[in-house]
This record gives sequence, C-alpha cells and structure tokens, in this order.
Amino acid sequence: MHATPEPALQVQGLRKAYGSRTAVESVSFQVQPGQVLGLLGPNGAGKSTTVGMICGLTTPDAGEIRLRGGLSLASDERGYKQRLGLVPQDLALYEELPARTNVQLFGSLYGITGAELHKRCEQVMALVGLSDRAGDKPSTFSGGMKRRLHIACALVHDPEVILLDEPTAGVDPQSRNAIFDNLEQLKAAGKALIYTTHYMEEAERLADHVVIVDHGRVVASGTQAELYAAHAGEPQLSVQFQAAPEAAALHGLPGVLRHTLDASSAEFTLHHLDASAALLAALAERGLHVRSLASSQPSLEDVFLALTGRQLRD
Ligand SMILES: Nc1ncnc2c1ncn2[C@@H]1O[C@H](COP(=O)(O)OP(=O)(O)OP(=O)(O)O)[C@@H](O)[C@H]1O
Repeated sequence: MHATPEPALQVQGLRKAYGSRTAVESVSFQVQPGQVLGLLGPNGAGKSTTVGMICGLTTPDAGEIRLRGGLSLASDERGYKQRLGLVPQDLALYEELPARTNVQLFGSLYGITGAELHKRCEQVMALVGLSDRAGDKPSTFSGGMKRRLHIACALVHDPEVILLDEPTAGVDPQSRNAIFDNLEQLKAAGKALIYTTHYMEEAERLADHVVIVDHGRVVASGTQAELYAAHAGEPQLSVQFQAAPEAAALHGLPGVLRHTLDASSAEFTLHHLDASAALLAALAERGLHVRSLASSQPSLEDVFLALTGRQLRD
C-alpha cells in the first residue's frame, strides 16, 4: 500500500470578513504535488480573497495555512514565499520593458542573479512559448501573450505551489489552450496548482479535485466523479429505434439503472457512461436497430445548480 504523500499546501478553517461582510468562512482544502485543485465559484464567492490569504497579501481573521513540512508565513516568511508562485487576476507587467526583463525583475525579487537568472528566464519563456518574443515589449503583445508572460514571471523562482487567479480572463481560445498545455506540463513536473475560475468548463478540463465555493463557503469538494455521483445524477443515453420495440424487449439490459419508452424513443439512465457500448451491443443482439442516439453527462454546472439552486453564471 502506498502512503498518501504529504500535501504541498493545506488550508484549514480560513476566515476573512470585511466589516460586516464575510468574504470567506471555514474554507479548508489540501493540494498534493502534481495535482490541480480547481477553486470554482461565481463572482464574489471568495476565491481571490482565499488566494490572497494563501499568498500573504491578505491577513486571515482565522485559520491555518501550511506548506510541505509545516512551513507557514509566521514560521518563515521568506522560505514560505519562495515556495509559492502567484499569477494574480490583474496584470502587473512593465509594458515598456522587454518581456525578458519583466521576468528577470521577478527573479531578482527572489534573490536569483547572474547565470542562474538567465537560465531560469530562458526556461520559463520557453515553457510559455514566448522565447521568440523575449526581446519585445508587452505593449506589443496580445492579451493571451501577456497572460502567458505573467505566468512566466510567477514561475521564474521555481515554486512548488502555483496559484492562478482566473488566468484566462480576456484570453482568446488559442492562447487559452496554450495556457492549459503549460499547466499540464507544470502538473507533470510535480507542481501543485490552485486554479480559480468561474468557468466550469475550465475546472472540468483541468482539475483533479474541485472545491466549489459560494458566498465564501465550501459547498462541495471532491473529484469530479465524486461530485457528479453525489450531486448531479447519472448519465443518460437517449436512443431512437428504427421501429418501436416491445416493452419487454428492454428489460434486463446491462448497465441500465432504469429506462422509459415512448413509441420508438427510449431514455436509458446508466450507472456510468462507459456502460453505453455494452448496452448498444445488447440491443443489437435483441434485434433492435438503432436509428440515432445522444448521450448526456452531468457537468459541474449541474452540481452547482443542485447545491445552490442557481446557475454558476447568473
Ligand atoms: N478589499 C475588500 N474590501 C471589502 N470587500 C471586499 C474586499 N475584497 C473582497 N471583498 C468582498 O468579498 C467578497 C469576495 O470577493 P472575492 O474577490 O474574493 O471573490 P471572487 O470569488 O474572487 O470573485 P471574482 O471571480 O469576481 O474575482 C465579495 O463580496 C467582495 O465584494
């Protein structure tokens, strides 16, 4: 049996209020090395406040934040910040300095100098696909390129834990895909990523573990499969037959939890969408010819709706 690795980041009972408004309440989660944690919630849910507290930009009213080895801001502020990389929501670049100089400035803030700084800069510029534009000014970049440069700046000191606060805001689809590829590479390199977004498709694509926040509280947390199973119901397969089957012909089919039949249209509720192939084979065996079919999988939007009664994006 493998022992569970020590988390790269643990957050316990985090709380922050601004006057009478509670922005974050009882937020707890942990992230393992090589894992992407998606912090998903609508605007104003408390995602940025949570990220700000982890980075030491905002002081929590209560709670604990620890990195691997129990490192905290209080025990060793410099060591703690060395291990964290932040890609904030708002762009913070020197528009009239070359892209490479922007990255070097961030590196020197962390005490990296000389040949090491040069090497790290080249590595992160290559990672985000900007090597050939390293000498150009960000003022000449597209929104997506600026975001990628931003990520490079956050990575130059080789942090273990990377916080990305809505890093695709204002980014075209191509750059968004490039950013996702970069994040996959970081994950494969064993980094722990916390990714805040109000785009459920992004959380669905990237996140190993999803923490859904609403009004400052965690309303659900788990792998996507766990969240779907607990809150979003089972996948459906709709089948249109060439001819209306006998009702009895649809009994005892494999992988089916229940079904309805209306003339030549049947709706099958499955244990798992992977059961579709066995179901279709069994229908063929029974001589039932399929004209068309459509499947629907639950989404994180369904989970959010089930938990809050609202859409993620109102
Ligand atoms: N400095 C501040 N002063 C007062 N209220 C604040 C401050 N920062 C955040 N808030 C409030 O705290 C709540 C959570 O805000 P936060 O920015 O953390 O949400 P979010 O989930 O990151 O939203 P978004 O996706 O819009 O960035 C909101 O009600 C917000 O108005």
